[in-house]
Amino acid sequence: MDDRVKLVLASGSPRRLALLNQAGIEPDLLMPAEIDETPERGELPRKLALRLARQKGELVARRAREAGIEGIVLAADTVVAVGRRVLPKPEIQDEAEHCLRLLSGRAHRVFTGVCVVSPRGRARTRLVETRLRFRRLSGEDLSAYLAAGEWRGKAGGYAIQGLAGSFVVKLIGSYSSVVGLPLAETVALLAGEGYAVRAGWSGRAA
Ligand SMILES: Cc1cn([C@H]2C[C@H](O)[C@@H](COP(=O)(O)OP(=O)(O)OP(=O)(O)O)O2)c(=O)[nH]c1=O
Repeated sequence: MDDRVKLVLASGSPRRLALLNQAGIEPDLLMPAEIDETPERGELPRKLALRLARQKGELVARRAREAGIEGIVLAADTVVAVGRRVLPKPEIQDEAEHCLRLLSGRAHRVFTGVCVVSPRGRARTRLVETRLRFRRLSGEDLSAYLAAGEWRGKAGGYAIQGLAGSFVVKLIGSYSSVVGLPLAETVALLAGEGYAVRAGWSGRAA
């Protein structure tokens, strides 16, 4: 019988799953949370990332319990901010263009909140802040990036793991956190719950 504690990834983001796999971790179940991510009035970006990560984690932990699944639940939320201003996850090109014009030649921050809920329902969270700077984007950069479509559904209208990697001139913090899941902090949270984070490492040649 498999009595290893199960890991439930409360996310529909393929990036988060790929990052976990990169760290040798294979979730047993994927249960996306799909919550309303609208910021509250005056809510600061760091508070928003933490609140949403916790909300996703607790919602999925409740659903898992109701379905008779006993396991650790992992959730995250990534927020891109210029100052106090939270950038959207654009679904239309105009919105993406607006984000990219704001980010061009400027510094910004990416906050990722991570939440791990234990099988007994105790939630623990971490917040990771990364500071980045983009080079100045020319009109040609903008139109080519917008046409490529990688901005869709990404916080701040870009994906560092794709073409926009070439926009980044400075990054202080965690690259994996910008993509969607800060690996060092996630592994520490999971290990804190007794999850065998290195169980899948043997025999792996990168
Ligand atoms: C800044 C940035 C964000 N993103 C993505 C990661 C997240 O999928 C998304 C931020 O939105 P989130 O609301 O954090 O996540 P999500 O709704 O896509 O997935 P779920 O809630 O089910 O876990 O932006 C990148 O892929 N690369 C980047 O460089």
